[in-house]
Amino acid sequence: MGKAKFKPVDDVKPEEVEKVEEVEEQRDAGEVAEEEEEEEKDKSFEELGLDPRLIRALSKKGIEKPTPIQQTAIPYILEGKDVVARAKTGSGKTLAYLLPLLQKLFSDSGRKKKPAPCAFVLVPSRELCQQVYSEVSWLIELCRVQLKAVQLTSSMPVSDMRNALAGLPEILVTTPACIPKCFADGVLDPAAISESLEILVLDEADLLLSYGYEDNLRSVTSIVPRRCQCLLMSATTSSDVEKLKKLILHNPVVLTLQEGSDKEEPVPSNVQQFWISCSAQDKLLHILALLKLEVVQKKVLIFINTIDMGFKLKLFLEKFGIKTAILNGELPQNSRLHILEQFNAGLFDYLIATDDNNQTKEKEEVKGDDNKESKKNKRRFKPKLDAEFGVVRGIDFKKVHTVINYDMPQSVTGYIHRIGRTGRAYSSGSSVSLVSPGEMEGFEEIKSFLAGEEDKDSDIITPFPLLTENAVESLRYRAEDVAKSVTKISIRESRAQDLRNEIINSEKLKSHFEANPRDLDLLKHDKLLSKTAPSPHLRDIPEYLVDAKTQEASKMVKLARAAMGNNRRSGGGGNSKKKRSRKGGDPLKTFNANGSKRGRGGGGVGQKKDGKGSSDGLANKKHKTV
Ligand SMILES: Nc1ncnc2c1ncn2[C@@H]1O[C@H](COP(=O)(O)OP(=O)(O)OP(=O)(O)O)[C@@H](O)[C@H]1O
Repeated sequence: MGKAKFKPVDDVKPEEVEKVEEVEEQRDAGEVAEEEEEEEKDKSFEELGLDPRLIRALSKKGIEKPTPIQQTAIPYILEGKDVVARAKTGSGKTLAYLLPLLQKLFSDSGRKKKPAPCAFVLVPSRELCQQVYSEVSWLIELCRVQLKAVQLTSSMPVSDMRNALAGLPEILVTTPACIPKCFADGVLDPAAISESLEILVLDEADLLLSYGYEDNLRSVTSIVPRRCQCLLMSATTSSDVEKLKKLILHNPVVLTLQEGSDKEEPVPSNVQQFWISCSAQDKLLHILALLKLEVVQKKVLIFINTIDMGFKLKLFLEKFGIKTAILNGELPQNSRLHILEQFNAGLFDYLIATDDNNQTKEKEEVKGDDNKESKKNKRRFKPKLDAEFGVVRGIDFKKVHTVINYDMPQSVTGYIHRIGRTGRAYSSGSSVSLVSPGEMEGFEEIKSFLAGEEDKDSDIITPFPLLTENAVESLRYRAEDVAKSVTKISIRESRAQDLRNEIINSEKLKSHFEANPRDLDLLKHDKLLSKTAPSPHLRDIPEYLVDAKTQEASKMVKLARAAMGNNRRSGGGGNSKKKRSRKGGDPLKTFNANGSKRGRGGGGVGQKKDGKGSSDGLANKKHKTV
């Protein structure tokens, strides 16, 4: 996790500031060895004052040591302070608030039940609702305490909502839109909430307002009692977070990540960021080269900006024998959750996901298309997107090694949230962005944001070193030929077919899977869309087509994967140094096509600044310290 340090900005205790400054001075004077400093800084869950039941539960899940945000936030939350915590994606913010929240409720358990839940966790999407609900549920179960958590989403029938709330749960996980709906349906009573509410958490706060929840949040805040402790968790800062802070919190402690220096880095340092410059038409060719020549580590999450593009990519890759699954906002919720579960369980390696904020663009594209056949299809098939859908936002994808931006995201925040799907907690990862000339301006904006004011020229996103131009060109003929066969009509038809299948599956199988949860494994989501199997000459790329350097890169990636498989330990916890040193096995960090050692901060002599793959650049690839 790097040398993260949290510095409370407001409402700081003087002695703590001193402690921070003391370490800083010693570091400047070179008096503190890095290892020692780490020992001194790190606190255990016991030292944070966490209940032994919670510590045992965490240990059963392989979580032994708090992350920096947990170390800093937990004591403040236990003290009853309002907290604004900003920490990178994947830094463990969920447990940072859930652990103290549960501990506070432990002391109340056994007392008379309140008329409404006393803890609300508000998240921007249904997927996150499910994720936070699962997290809190396993904690409650393993702690064996008499607490009940429920999740509510706007799509639930009123009767289900009533049933869920009938057991007088202490914890409610929901989206801001759902609460006014509950008021309107008479499922929740505002007066009862004012009487009961003790803790309100706004998770992924930077996204709540961008999701259009402002009015919903206002109607919630109007009934939040003054005594209620409010927590605001976020991965980035924005005017939205400030707005929410003012709207809901009282004199909060503001915790902001500082890593190594005063510079704030929103992307975890254990994620290596790369880019490839190519024309929009050549993106299919480049992604084919990345996946087919196996120069990126699996599992891979590929982001595209429209659902149609997702299907185009799926159909294209399928012809080369590369199976992918698709996740988007028009799929039924059951299917989406199931796809996420299967991907996390490792049932398939490639997932193509749409961003949630591209619905408008998608609609515009549908409007602008005057093809007769498409019009016919459109009549039959009206995409209905779920407003509470959120793939990128806060979802804890497990063991994603590579994030590929096939299309560049529309904003810096979008980029940060996408990239944050890898390098979660103590694992490492990498990202590859395919940047066309039309996307260059946005890309430059992202780069300069990540580099920060003082460090404008530093290359945080470096050219991808493991793909030579020759290797890419060797696939051009096949790629262009296959790309032509993926027509607009075939895309529309596949999309409609996939949706129909998922709806049927979702409805038909819902009750079956409730009764037979094990059968879920049988339903694979990365199945083929086209009726014909990929032809052998496309499925297996002959060796003579791939140059020696790319072959070596591919071999290294495979070796690293094998090594990681062998070293895999049980559980996700612990930040032992051994575990961190696994990053050294990632060829994107250590690969050297010429066999010589790479110097630190070499900054790519022979490596084209424009991101175009160059074999010469391999030996001089800038080494990012992790
Ligand atoms: N102390 C810990 N040790 C090891 N793993 C942890 C620890 N705390 C949390 N994790 C794991 O780290 C992963 C990321 O955690 P979490 O989803 O809370 O991150 P986050 O900061 O909320 O990220 P995002 O901003 O992207 O939502 C999860 O799989 C979680 O189980």
